[in-house]
Amino acid sequence: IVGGTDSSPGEWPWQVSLHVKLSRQRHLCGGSIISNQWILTAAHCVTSLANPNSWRVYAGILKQSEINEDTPFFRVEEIIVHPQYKYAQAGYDIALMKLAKPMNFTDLQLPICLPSKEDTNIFYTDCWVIGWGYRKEKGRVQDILQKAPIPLMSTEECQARYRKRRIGDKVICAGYDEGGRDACKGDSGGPLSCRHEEVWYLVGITSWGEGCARPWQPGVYTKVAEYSDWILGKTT
Ligand SMILES: Cc1c(O)cccc1C(=O)Nc1cccc2ccc(C(=N)N)cc12
Repeated sequence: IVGGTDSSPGEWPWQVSLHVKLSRQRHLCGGSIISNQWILTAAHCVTSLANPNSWRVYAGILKQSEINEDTPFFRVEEIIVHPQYKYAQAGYDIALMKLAKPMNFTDLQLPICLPSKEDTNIFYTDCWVIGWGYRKEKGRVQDILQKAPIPLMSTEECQARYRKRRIGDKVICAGYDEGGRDACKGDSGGPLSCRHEEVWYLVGITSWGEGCARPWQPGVYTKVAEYSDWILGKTT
């Protein structure tokens, strides 16, 4: 996250850190708890490593430094990538991870609500992007979970800023024309969370952007409301 601040313990209980363990272990992406056995993340996070056994899901943590060989994690039983995914800029950047065992919910690990597909006309005004990703383009993974408030943008405004690309209606853009606050590498797969009438909704999944926090280059997020049928079809 560029231009963010430290989160507090339990502030974003649906945020998880997705680690890959090969010879070494490291944080690769964020994800969101949507039920006691399912995590929603970005397809571009998991296509590099489709083997479920290489993944470790850490929930209820604030700092990456809390993670050591004794820290409990969830194993992944199944990874489902959207069948139309090719690469992030082309959309369909969404994937599900089924945990090998259902988690117990606590104050530090709770699910976020999915928007219903009729929600596509709610204009959310209190949205935040979170993650342990880079604070600048040539950066590195951060220790303390960062948060930044980010205003949503209409598809027309977003298309006007990304003239060389096709901005479809299954993505949502968010950012500041002056730049300075945005998600970045390492935040991918994490939630764009919006609070509406006291309830938090998973409005977007951090997907891509030209650089990070550049003026006139907003962040592009998978629009979760457009995938509610797919998600429900795969998880129920
Ligand atoms: C290609 C690249 C890097 O190598 C390092 C840092 C950023 C980039 C980059 O151009 N964009 C990105 C690469 C990977 C994930 C990203 C996630 C969000 C955003 C965003 N701005 N909302 C940009 C990303």
